[in-house]
Amino acid sequence: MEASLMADLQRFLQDRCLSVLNLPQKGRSLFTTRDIRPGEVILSQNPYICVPNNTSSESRCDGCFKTNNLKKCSGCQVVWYCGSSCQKSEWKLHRHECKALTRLEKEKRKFVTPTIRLMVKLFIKRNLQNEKVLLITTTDNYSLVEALVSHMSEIDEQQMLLYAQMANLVNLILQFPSVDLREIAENFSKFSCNAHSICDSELRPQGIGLFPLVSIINHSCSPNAVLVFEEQMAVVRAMGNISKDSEITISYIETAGSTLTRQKSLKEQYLFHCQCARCNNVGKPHDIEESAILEGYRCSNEKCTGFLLRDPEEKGFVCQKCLLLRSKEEVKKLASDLKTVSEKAPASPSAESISCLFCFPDTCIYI
Ligand SMILES: C[S@@+](CC[C@H](N)C(=O)[O-])C[C@H]1O[C@@H](n2cnc3c(N)ncnc32)[C@H](O)[C@@H]1O
Repeated sequence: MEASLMADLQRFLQDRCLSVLNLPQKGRSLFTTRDIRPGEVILSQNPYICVPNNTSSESRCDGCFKTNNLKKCSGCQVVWYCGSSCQKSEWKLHRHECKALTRLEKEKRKFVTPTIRLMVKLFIKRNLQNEKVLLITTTDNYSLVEALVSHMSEIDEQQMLLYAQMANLVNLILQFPSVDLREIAENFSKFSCNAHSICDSELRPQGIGLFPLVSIINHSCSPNAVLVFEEQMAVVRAMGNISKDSEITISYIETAGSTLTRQKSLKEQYLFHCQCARCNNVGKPHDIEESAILEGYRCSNEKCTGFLLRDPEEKGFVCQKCLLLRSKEEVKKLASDLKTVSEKAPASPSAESISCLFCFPDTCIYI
């Protein structure tokens, strides 16, 4: 990051009584330099870029993510707007994206997923800021994206192949001679551990966005802060009293899972082994009891009153009383039957509304 931008960022954070430290185990970490009271806003940020979660069955306005009175962009036929106000506010960026999408064969446009669009918009915004068409500010600049962790060296071959294919599509859409395939692939890897699902007040995902300042905040399974969204703005609020010089943490995943389930999700998605206070209790009576409440499937032996927990060797789920193993397939079937029942219940929240940001269907067995 440029020295002057870095100095601006330090000042910006200092004004909000925050500072960034580099911890050996965690990398950049956000600390508070004051006492914070429950509910206080610690940090807020508008997205550097964001896109709605459009699917074949539901579309949202590109400006405000609303679903009413939508009209398709007559140019690209991909993006929707609820009216001229949203269309105008997005036009500086969309006119370039529109041109690029229009060039793309109609058949290939169905592969333009929200993640692909997020990447296309990222490079268009970077170029427009470089060309001074869009303003660069302390908290809204590509240098902050460059500083995000990517874990490129730890990604397996299969994942890398997927990123390479996605990078090829982005390259085909953009046709920017200055953009290199490796940088696009690395940015996909950054999205994977830094992008956020933008949710409404009932935690229903509406879109995805990149909030590079909020992305400095590390994870804890017993966090002291929570990330919520006010429309598209990310707002980090204190969940309790936070004392001066503490690290600010949020949870990246659904915290209502057993320690093994949480650790598996964090390792797969964010490539780290969580050593928070809650995870350090793994295997202790309190942890086993808590995990049982959260994920306690019944033992298949009807006479046994034990509960099942994930077997650390991944074979399935083991009864904590009689040690009987129930296979993964059997537990998955149970979970899916439960899901069907809960989805049929009209007033219950949908599974999607309570799932983690980047839900892994085979690990998220909480319904
Ligand atoms: C959104 S970034 C958080 C900021 C990051 N520390 C940095 O240097 O930019 C997520 C990454 O931070 C690291 N991280 C977050 N929480 C952690 C934790 N509790 N323990 C170890 N590493 C953590 C992991 O590498 C993870 O993939």
